[in-house]
Formats: sequence, C-alpha cells, structure tokens
Amino acid sequence: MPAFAANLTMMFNEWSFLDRFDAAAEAGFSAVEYLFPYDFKPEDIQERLVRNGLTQALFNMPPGDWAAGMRGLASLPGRFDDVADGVTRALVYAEATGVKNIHLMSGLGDRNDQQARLNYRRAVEHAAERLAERGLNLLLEPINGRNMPGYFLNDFHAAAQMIGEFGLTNVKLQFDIYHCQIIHGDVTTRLRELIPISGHVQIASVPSRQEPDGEELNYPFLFSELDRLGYTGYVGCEYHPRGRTTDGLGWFEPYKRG
Ligand SMILES: O=C(O)C(=O)CO
Repeated sequence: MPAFAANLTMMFNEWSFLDRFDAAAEAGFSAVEYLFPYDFKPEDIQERLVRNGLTQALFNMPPGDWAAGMRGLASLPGRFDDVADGVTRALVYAEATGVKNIHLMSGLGDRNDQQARLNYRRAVEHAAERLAERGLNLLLEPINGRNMPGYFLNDFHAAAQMIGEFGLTNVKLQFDIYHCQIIHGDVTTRLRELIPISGHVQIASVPSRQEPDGEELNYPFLFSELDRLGYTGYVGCEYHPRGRTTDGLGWFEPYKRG
C-alpha cells in the first residue's frame, strides 16, 4: 500500500501554512510535501514535523521570482550562480527537515535549444553533486504545457533520456501521474517503464487536478500497480481540493495512518 504525503501548498489551505502540518497529521497523513519552505524559519518547520511525527517527503529548490512568472532557473542563461545559491539555501532546510528528495525546476525555455540544454546539464550536475555529499536525491519533473506553458522539461521520455545521459545515481524522475496523463496518456505503461528511475510520485485527477477519486484515471488500480512495481517512495497528493480539504478525503480512508 503506498504511503501518501499531503501537499501543503495545495491542500489544507483553510489553515495558515505552519498549521497545515498539524491538520495533515490529524487527517491521517504520515508525510508532507510542498513547493517552497523559504518564507518560514527552518526551525519552525522542523518543530511542526517533529511535533506531528511527520516525514518531509519533498520540496523544491528556490525557483527565482515566482510571482514574476519564473518557474526555476536551471536551463536559463546567466543564472548558474543563482542556482548554486539556491542549492545552498535548500540544504539548510534539508538539514532541518530531514528531507531526502529535492526538486530542481528547469525554468521556461526551449528543450531543443543547445545552450539551454547545456545550462540545464551544468545546473543539474552541480546540484546533484552537492546533494550527493549529504546522501540526498535530486528530482527532475516533467510538467505539462497546459499548466505551465513554455516549461523546458515538458516530456517524460526526454526527461528519462537526460537522466540516462547525466548518469548520476542520485538524479531521479519526479513522476507526477497527472502531468503524465496530460502529456502522454498510457500512464500504466509509463509507470512500468519509468518507476525504476523515479524517486517520487504525485497524483491528482485529470482533467480537474482535484481529488484522485474519479474522472479519467482509476487511482485504486494505479496504487496497486505501484505496489506491483515495488515502488516504496511517497505518493504526493498535489491536488486542489474541490471544497474543504477534509471533506474530500474519502478516497484516502483506506490508506490513512491509524
Ligand atoms: O507544478 C507542479 O506540478 C510541481 O510539482 C512543481 O514543483
């Protein structure tokens, strides 16, 4: 049975950010993830994790100016020093939270542009090396172009190919089933191909990106498939609740922490 992480960027928004840890634990989650911890003190986040017995499953490196539309820096020209500073900052939070997986967003750009590919490779190699010194994984996530138009890493096959070319054992795929269904479909076949290189899985219904309890995908089947494939990482619930978060947790009832 998969272990689920509540995504505190999207879920439990009825609470302030730090109180979402308490709410997720109360709802039966054993782990949490979110996009960015950087507006909060590392020790405050640590305190919430410890108090609630929660595992920190994932967060992202600093993405650049998110409010101005930046979606990561790794493939961008002239931003290598900012990527390196971001790694330093993320490692402070890794130390406090005990997270094992950190996601490096690629940024907007053309995946077929040679210079953007070189920028990306340099950023990934640098981040991966520094994370490896702490025994951490660097995650790379393909994101669909409907949610993030112009995103550099917008294809699962291309991501798998790059991960193979980089040849770094701590660089893994972040397999968001929602993005995969929108980009490629045939999600079960993609899971069978790519779980061996995946370090984290995420879920949401398609097309609404709400609770994983209907619409295009049969999640109970996909959860069993993850078990059949021997996946032991976390499954991040990166979805927008339709209403109150706790009212939409019927799907989670069989999986929650006792
Ligand atoms: O937009 C997403 O799907 C993300 O997970 C960004 O980190």
